[in-house]
Amino acid sequence: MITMKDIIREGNPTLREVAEEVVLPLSDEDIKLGEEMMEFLHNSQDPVKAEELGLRGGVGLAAPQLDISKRIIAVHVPSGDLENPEPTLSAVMYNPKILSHSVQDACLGEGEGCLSVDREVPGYVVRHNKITLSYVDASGVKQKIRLKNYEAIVVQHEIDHLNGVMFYDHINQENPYALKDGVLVIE
Ligand SMILES: Cc1nc(NNC(=O)[C@H](CC2CCCC2)CN(O)CO)c(F)c(N2CCN3CCOC[C@@H]3C2)n1
Ligand code: NI
Repeated sequence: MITMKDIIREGNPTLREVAEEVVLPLSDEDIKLGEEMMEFLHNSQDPVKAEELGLRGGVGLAAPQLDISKRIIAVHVPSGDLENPEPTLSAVMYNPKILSHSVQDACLGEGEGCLSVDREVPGYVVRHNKITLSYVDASGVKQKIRLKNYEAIVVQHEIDHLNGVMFYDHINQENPYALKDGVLVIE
């Protein structure tokens, strides 16, 4: 089971590598890894388990954060309203690829954090508001989906990890809260 000790922190060169595409058909090893990544996200969002296991909350995780330089990400984004426990997006994605994106940009009003970064880095992380994404799912089926707002932000943060990019690389050094006209701030 994945816990915080398995997550590498900034300074580890793997976080700055471009990860390798996963070989298809998916190996049992890569399928198992995806399941473990998703299990980590579930545990991290369960107050009892997170406390027990000392997990930081997470809505996404990328294989390079486990020192595995493969193009695998897991995302588990809860809907937010407690009545509807259905997550808005829950998937393990192999070889995810952004096919196209909106001109419209967006950022999280709260900024971003990262399980591989043990410090606060304030500032807006400006990303695409909408993306069209292809990936291979855990059954080996090629998927093509469109995401927007919060879900799109999470997936872009994870795909960045596959390309050796950290969220703070996007923050304006002069003025971390500088915003061009028209950037959607997602609260
Ligand atoms: C936004 C948020 N980021 C949390 N952490 N950071 C992460 O997930 C990093 C990835 C996210 C950082 C910004 C975009 C992607 C992990 N990353 O480094 C992987 O590359 C959260 F934990 C969190 N939530 C809201 C939902 N809540 C449901 C109940 O359980 C607690 C959970 C907390 N929202
Ligand atoms: Ni991260």
